[in-house]
Amino acid sequence: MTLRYDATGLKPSVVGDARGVSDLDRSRLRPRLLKAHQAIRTAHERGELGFIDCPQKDPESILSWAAKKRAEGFREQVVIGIGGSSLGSRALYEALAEDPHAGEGSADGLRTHFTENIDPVGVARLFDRLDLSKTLFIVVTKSGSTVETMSKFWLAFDRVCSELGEDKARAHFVAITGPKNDGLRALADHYGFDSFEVPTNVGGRFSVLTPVGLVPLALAGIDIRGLLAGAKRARECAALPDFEHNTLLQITADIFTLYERGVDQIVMMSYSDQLLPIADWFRQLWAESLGKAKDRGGNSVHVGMTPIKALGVIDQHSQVQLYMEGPNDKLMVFLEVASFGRELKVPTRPGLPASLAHLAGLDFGDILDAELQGTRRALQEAGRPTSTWRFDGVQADDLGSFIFAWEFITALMGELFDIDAFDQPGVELGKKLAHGLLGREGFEQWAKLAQSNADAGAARSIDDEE
Ligand SMILES: O=P(O)(O)OC[C@H]1O[C@H](O)[C@H](O)[C@@H](O)[C@@H]1O
Repeated sequence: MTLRYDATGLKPSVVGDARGVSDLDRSRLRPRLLKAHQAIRTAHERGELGFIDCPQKDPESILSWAAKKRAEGFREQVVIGIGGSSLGSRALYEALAEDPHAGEGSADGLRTHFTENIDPVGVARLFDRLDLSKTLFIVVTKSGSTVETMSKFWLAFDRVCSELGEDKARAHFVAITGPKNDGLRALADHYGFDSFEVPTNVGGRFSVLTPVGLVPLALAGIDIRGLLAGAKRARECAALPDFEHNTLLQITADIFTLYERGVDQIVMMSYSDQLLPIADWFRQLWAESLGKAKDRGGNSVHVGMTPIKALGVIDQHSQVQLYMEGPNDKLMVFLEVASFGRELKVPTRPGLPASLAHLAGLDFGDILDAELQGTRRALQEAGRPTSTWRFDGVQADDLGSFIFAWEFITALMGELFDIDAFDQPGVELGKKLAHGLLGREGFEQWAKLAQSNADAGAARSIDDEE
């Protein structure tokens, strides 16, 4: 089965195995998809699903604020966030920054670091090498209370205050958080940090096109106008009411049909280093939105498709054996780049043995492309479902389309599963327990958790977990 989607125009430019495509029988799900589409429209009209409005927002005030901030002499920024408050902006920075990990920042674009984990070694390494006088900290948390984010914010604030004094420190912090909370929002008000709002009706993992992503990206000098323009095009495509013209409805029909046939894993395999981190963003979107125990009626359903990240060509030499010959339970989603905009050739210098002589003069981009085509073809021959998202180049515009498209597909999938795609009850429980374990009530909670593990027949003991 071959499905080919064009991320630029979002047109179903189906190539390759047309037999495979018709085999999916898209029209079977047409009525359900149209119903899902209507349900999303109704929820949006009620003021929910604010992610649909994001591409329409005007980025100019963020751009002028960012230009002003850079002119104050900052050269680096550290984005402190996790999950939806980091994965999207990190992916877009990695894809679109000139050379994300090299060189010094400038007044045109700050060098950007993302800190998500709380491994003390990783955090200390990053914080210890910063020139605090030129560093801006962007603290991003919709809830305002995420342990990992807030503990690192406090570390940064303490260090900047100690080095520069509290008065100067305030200019080094920017808060991006919900409109009202007693965590980061309250602190931002208290200390007078510049701040931006995460709209209440936009879920964290759907928020990259709000200030959550736009502010750090604008500071990094990334083309956020292009990003939103691409997202807007995808939004127009998403709004088309008829199934035959709405690529996103068709894509969702294909994925859901495959799911019904036992394909419950989705491998996003990027044939571009620059695009690889977008698979991290996608994994959270897909996993947290669609992995649910209960449907809207409260029935136990345990639905979801496990998202997997893979990199071509590296995973050809690691995972593809399984994808080819293991259980036929994976949809391969290839990310293909038509032009890397950079020529790099295997030298024609004499000396290669005859068996490798054909490599001389080949362009690395062409080799990569041949490897993608070979792998895709081989998987298809083995009857494995594949689809391709083709980017002309790695540009803001196409990435904006890609992001909005997958957000919308996710919402449609939620409707087909008849679940709430915008909550994450399974994560909340762990968060609450972790909070409890870190607080004064910790030992009691710890004991209760251990008891319930034991009641559930879990073989692990407290000692094992320590
Ligand atoms: O933005 P925050 O409130 O800090 O939340 C950060 C992350 O926290 C949790 O893990 C949620 O499951 C995620 O959906 C969220 O993106």
